[in-house]
Amino acid sequence: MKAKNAQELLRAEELTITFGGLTAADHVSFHVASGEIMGLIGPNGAGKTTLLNLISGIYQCDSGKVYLDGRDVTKVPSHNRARMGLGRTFQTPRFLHRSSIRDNLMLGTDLGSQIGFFKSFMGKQNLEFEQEVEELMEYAGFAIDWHSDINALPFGQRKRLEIVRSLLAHPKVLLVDEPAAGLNTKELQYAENLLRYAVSKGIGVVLIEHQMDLVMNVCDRIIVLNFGKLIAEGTPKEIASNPAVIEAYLGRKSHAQN
Ligand SMILES: Nc1ncnc2c1ncn2[C@@H]1O[C@H](COP(=O)(O)OP(=O)(O)OP(=O)(O)O)[C@@H](O)[C@H]1O
Repeated sequence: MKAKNAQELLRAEELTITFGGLTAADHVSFHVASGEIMGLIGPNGAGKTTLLNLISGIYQCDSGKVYLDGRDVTKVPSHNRARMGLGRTFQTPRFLHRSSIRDNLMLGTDLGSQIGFFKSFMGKQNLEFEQEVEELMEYAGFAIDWHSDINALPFGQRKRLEIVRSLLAHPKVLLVDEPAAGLNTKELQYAENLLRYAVSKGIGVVLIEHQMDLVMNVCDRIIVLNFGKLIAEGTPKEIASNPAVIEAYLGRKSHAQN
């Protein structure tokens, strides 16, 4: 959980992007501190993934600013934002196919220094790396067969493995897109373990999730999007009883009515 006066790691200021006539992010501002999990929720199509794409640099905003650990990264390409400490997982896990689990995990190591991958191949860092993987695998709830093909893993394990890989890069901020989708109750617990592990390392987490039990359980703070606009911000308890949020989920108006 967030410590008092925790350092701010991510700040979005007035982020805006338009696709044709659709404003998918409309002057959205928020911040995330070290050791904090901020939930990002909203109905389907509200603009949640778009916002993650703007923060990670996959999309360039029309206007607004993104600050990572105090540095303006608005114009920095996504691969450089990753090296600067911005981690990301996707709704559908992205791995190198026809490669082993080990190779896929190594791809995530030490993006910051850019030498971890090569050092690992040279055997200098193996012990440290394998200890860390082992610890993370325990949190993730499965034993690893290093050399099996990544495609041999069921979807639920690949989802958790993607979080493990992101954590191996030692990010400052981790953007997690729907980690619970398709997971059973036990797998959900392991996903939660991994998020709590991230927090224990001081990582600031942005969590997109439709599984409300997980969101209400782990988030320190939640922001809510609807039609690209931030409509509410507060603790899980405040959000659960916020009339605008209830209206957004239950009585979805069309753009034309707004
Ligand atoms: N590259 C794009 N080109 C055109 N429209 C896009 C693009 N990316 C997103 N959109 C549109 O922006 C809106 C927000 O989409 P987004 O995927 O961010 O929503 P979401 O809140 O993540 O939805 P879900 O919960 O269903 O994943 C949608 O109307 C979507 O069709």
